[in-house]
Amino acid sequence: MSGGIPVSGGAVVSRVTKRFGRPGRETTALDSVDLRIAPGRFTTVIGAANSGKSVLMRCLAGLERPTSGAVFVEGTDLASLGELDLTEFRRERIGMLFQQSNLLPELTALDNVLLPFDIAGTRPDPALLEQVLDVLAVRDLLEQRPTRMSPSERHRIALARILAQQPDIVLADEPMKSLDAVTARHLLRILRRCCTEFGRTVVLFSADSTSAAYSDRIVSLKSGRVTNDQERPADCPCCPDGGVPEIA
Ligand SMILES: Nc1ncnc2c1ncn2[C@@H]1O[C@H](COP(=O)(O)OP(=O)(O)OP(=O)(O)O)[C@@H](O)[C@H]1O
Repeated sequence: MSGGIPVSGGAVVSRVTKRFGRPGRETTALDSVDLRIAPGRFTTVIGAANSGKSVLMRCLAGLERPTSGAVFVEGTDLASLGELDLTEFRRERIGMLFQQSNLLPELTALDNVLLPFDIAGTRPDPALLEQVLDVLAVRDLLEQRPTRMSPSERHRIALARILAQQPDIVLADEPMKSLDAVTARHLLRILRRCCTEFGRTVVLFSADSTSAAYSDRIVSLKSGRVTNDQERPADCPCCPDGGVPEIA
């Protein structure tokens, strides 16, 4: 318990308000947001432009400090960490996927995957790395450089790098935005598998409501407020078996 909030795995956003700008001329990006993100589940936060998705993701990643309220990730109050500890915590516990896959163009795909380990002087778990490479179907790409890959391939390599590090939570900020519809669905299925096959907590931030079909829970954000919060219905018409839609 912390301040009356039961905190365990996953993430808790408690009455988080984030304002930017000078007093009197402020923008309220998040307005008293309360959210509990259960571990090992796929949550999608849906909202139009400027609804606060990126700011919420940045608060969850500890990249932005809330004006008020608290964020807990895996039981840790991010406000209790100084900048260095926060950077360390983020590196060890949080994986982040963006629209740009942020791979180094001068390195091969494999070297990009191994880069965080090289920096830390460690190695990935070999069995896990093999599984990640198989599930993401990236074995044929390992010797290629990111500049020769499609956006979808770059995303898969970025996700392989994330999963190999075994983060507790994966935050994805509209990674499908620059992809065509078929490739976007493929990436969504892979994000889904991050939950089901690797047990990760996944939070996707998206303006596109079709991505909701892949998640367990859909949280709607409007003008910095949570306006709706629902579990995916068990009788979802696109997933009769309770699984994910069988689209390519
Ligand atoms: N660093 C900042 N300084 C000032 N205002 C900001 C800053 N970051 C975000 N905002 C404002 O906060 C609000 C929410 O922004 P945010 O980027 O979270 O929206 P979003 O839902 O991610 O939108 P989009 O889908 O267009 O990326 C917007 O009004 C935005 O202008």
